[in-house]
Amino acid sequence: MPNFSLYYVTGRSLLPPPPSSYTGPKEDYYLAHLEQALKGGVTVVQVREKDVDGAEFLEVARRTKEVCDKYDVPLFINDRVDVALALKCHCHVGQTDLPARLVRQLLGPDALIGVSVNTPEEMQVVMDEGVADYVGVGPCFGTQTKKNLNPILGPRGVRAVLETLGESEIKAVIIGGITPSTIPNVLAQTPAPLPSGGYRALDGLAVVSAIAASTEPETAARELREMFDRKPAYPSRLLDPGELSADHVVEQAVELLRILKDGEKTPLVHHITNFVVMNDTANLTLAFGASPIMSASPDEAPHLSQLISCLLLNLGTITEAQLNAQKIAGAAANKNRKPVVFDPVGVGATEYRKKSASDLLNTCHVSIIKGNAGEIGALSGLSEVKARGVDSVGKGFKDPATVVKTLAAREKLVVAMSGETDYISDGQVSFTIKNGTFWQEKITGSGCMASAAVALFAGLQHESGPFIAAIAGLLAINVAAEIAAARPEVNGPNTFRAALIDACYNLRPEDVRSRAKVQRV
Ligand SMILES: Cc1ncc(COP(=O)(O)OP(=O)(O)O)c(N)n1
Ligand SMILES: Cc1ncsc1CCOP(=O)(O)O
Repeated sequence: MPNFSLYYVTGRSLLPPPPSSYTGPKEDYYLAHLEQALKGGVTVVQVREKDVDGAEFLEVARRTKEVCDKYDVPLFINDRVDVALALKCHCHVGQTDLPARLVRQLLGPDALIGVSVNTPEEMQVVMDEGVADYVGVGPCFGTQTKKNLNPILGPRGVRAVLETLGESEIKAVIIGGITPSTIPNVLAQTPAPLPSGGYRALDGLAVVSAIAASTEPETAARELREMFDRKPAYPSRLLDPGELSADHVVEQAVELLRILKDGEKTPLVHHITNFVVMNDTANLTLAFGASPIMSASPDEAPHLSQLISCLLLNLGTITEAQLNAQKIAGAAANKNRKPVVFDPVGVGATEYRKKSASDLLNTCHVSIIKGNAGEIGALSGLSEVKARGVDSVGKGFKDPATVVKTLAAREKLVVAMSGETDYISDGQVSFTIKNGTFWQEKITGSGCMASAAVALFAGLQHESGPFIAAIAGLLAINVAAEIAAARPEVNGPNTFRAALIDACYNLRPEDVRSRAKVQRV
């Protein structure tokens, strides 16, 4: 079976004009361009020629095969089984082309056959048929390269297809809008959890324009290949689960607070947040020793992303314009390998918020989701806990630890659920925090402040990873809240709010160590 890591689907119409250094015949530039892409690391090629006659198709395919043979790279023919047969090539067919079973009869047992798949149901049919060697799953994102893209799957839709594929030996490549900006999110979000405990991941990336339209195909191919081969940027946890005792976790949280309070690091946190909490979360960030920058401009997000330590996205007063800014900032943060914290405020309240959250999670990879029980329930697709507006109502989940762990494993990130007891999981291990005070429920935005605390700890980008950062952020704000509540001047929500910021400012690592009520569950 070939290595499917970088699958180049050709598109002659997308080629840029030949550079001045190219001296060969203009019509052959396609082959020179292809050869550069092969040098850059393309592992599989497909000739995809729309709107050309059979004779021209055959000639392009024949010459393409000569170049691919030189690099020992397998060649697939798109749609045209006759051309594949004539040239002894492999073949890729879509859902409306000749059925894979017939293609197999025509090409024989040695040819490789690929089939396009758009849904888990189509995936199941391909598996039941047992003819295809690989599937092209997509379109993942919108693209100019193909007409009639319906539906666009997003990385999470691709994950649903991979979930059906499970441990099957059929290979899977993703296609549609795969570029250096979308790849980090694609690689982070698509692996599907398997019942056996592992993950089913993609076997490769299939691209058309990312190489075909490039003036430097070798560099473009090399970048795509390296991105596919590289491991995720920000691992969720570095410790072995067995090592993670509550004492261990508290000590790590204490160490992170020490780094902040000693001024060893001053994380710059970019907040794209709601206007209700903006002042409080900015002050809280400063009080802990980090720096906030509040900006909802899509124009400055890519530049900002190079400077910041963490991005915090909050759905509280989301609008189309703000969602657009959050998507641009999220994708830029992924590209620059900066952690992203997401607070899905009120996601259960309306369809619009649900769609916005899903849009965002499809556009960028988030390291930590911090929400209340209503929000975590809505993201998990559960109705056991209801939301009223942005608040969670009722007694909570019967088994909150499992809810949080399941969502974390599915989304491959850290989930932190705040409430009277906080639950934090990375999908493998889970902890509770029982610190805090009832006053936190009496002020608006205490959940958003907790997310801001999580974001500034994540901004330390400490080797202990986002799991410990999430625990440290919740622990720090809850211990600060307990200290604030005990202040003699606190006699209502407003005095508590002011005292909380002061307590964050004065919080000492030893306060966290002596007051922490953390348990592994
Ligand atoms: C690797 C790969 N995956 C999917 C496709 C799409 O094929 P199809 O659905 O037949 O659409 P057209 O390419 O014919 O427009 C592909 N070509 N390659
Ligand atoms: C052939 C095909 N099938 C699904 S999307 C697509 C086009 C992908 O093109 P690009 O890589 O330029 O987005």
